[in-house]
Amino acid sequence: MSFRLQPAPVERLNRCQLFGPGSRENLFAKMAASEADVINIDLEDSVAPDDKDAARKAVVQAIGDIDWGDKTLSVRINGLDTPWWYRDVVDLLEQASDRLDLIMIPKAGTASDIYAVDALVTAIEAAKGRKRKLGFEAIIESAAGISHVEEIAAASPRMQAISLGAADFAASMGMATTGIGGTQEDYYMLHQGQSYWPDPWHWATAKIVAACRTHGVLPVDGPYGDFSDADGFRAQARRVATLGMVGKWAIHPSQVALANEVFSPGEKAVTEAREIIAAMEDAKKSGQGAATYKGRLIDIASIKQAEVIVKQADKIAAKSA
Ligand SMILES: CC(C)(COP(=O)(O)OP(=O)(O)OC[C@H]1O[C@@H](n2cnc3c(N)ncnc32)[C@H](O)[C@@H]1OP(=O)(O)O)[C@@H](O)C(=O)NCCC(=O)NCCSC(=O)C[C@H](O)C(=O)O
Ligand SMILES: [Mg+2]
Repeated sequence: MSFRLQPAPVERLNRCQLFGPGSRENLFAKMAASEADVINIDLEDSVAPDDKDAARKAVVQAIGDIDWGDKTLSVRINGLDTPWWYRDVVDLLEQASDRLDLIMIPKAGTASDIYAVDALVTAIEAAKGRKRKLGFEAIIESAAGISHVEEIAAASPRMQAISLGAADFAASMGMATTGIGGTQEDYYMLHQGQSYWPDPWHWATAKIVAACRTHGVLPVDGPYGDFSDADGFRAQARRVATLGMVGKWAIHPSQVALANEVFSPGEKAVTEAREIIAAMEDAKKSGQGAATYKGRLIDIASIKQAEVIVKQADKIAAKSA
């Protein structure tokens, strides 16, 4: 480890973030009753311009009225290039109950975007004497966002999570696709007549994970648009979980169980992880820094790898206890 230690992110589950438009009030109770760890009520792109004011009012009311249980409750505000975002922030902080945990800042392009929202939130919190400090999450979904992702992750102590927004990201990058996440038909390698489809989101995912891990922020994968394609969702989720992301958005209730399944380590993985930790404890007692487990090398780093799995399993067990 460097002399600069890697900060730990906030201690909470973030396997699935279920989205719903702020203009569809009838969905709020269904979202609250879901198995998602995080609820994102949207005031941004899923709400038509003419519905913005009514949606904001409904969301402010629902934050206090609905029993959100132990879920992390987040509202996505409008982008900083719109006339709506400041009113979103002002009304949410002046009028909504302090049950609100986070606001999500879309299309973050630089650290200054986070700074601007932080300044406004900090002033309202002080003026209104709000007891709970609001957290932030941001979406990387533009060329500027991915170029500045590390400064965005470091922009405020309020920052808890960063998601990759595949739809706006593809548009901003000029990618030749209308697909939201997953395999892209035209992104393939050809070898001896065989086609192979690599992951076009890989580099952005890895860049977000590195920035987040450097600054103690949770990295999350955004939407998978084709909610009829459970296998495609699962494959996308498994790839990002392997790269270090902690969860994924659901844009339809059918995706919640899939995300929870992928980001909850299975019994076999947890047993192996515990066995690795135990085997290394034995190795350490006999003065060794490396040992053999099921015919393969394990060492001090293996303990840290295994702890990622065990800690996640412990958090899940604590939640269902
Ligand atoms: C995608 C939807 C518009 C589909 O809605 P609908 O046609 O109502 O779906 P179903 O008929 O299949 O619904 C079945 C039942 O589930 C309930 N339902 C539907 N959606 C939700 C939800 N989000 N949360 C909870 N419950 C939900 C229905 O009411 C039905 O219930 P019942 O009748 O009792 O059986 C819709 O799902 C939807 O609006 N999804 C969210 C869209 C959204 O929030 N988009 C923004 C995030 S994605 C994005 O912004 C892109 C990103 O920024 C990027 O750039 O990548
Ligand atoms: Mg978007």
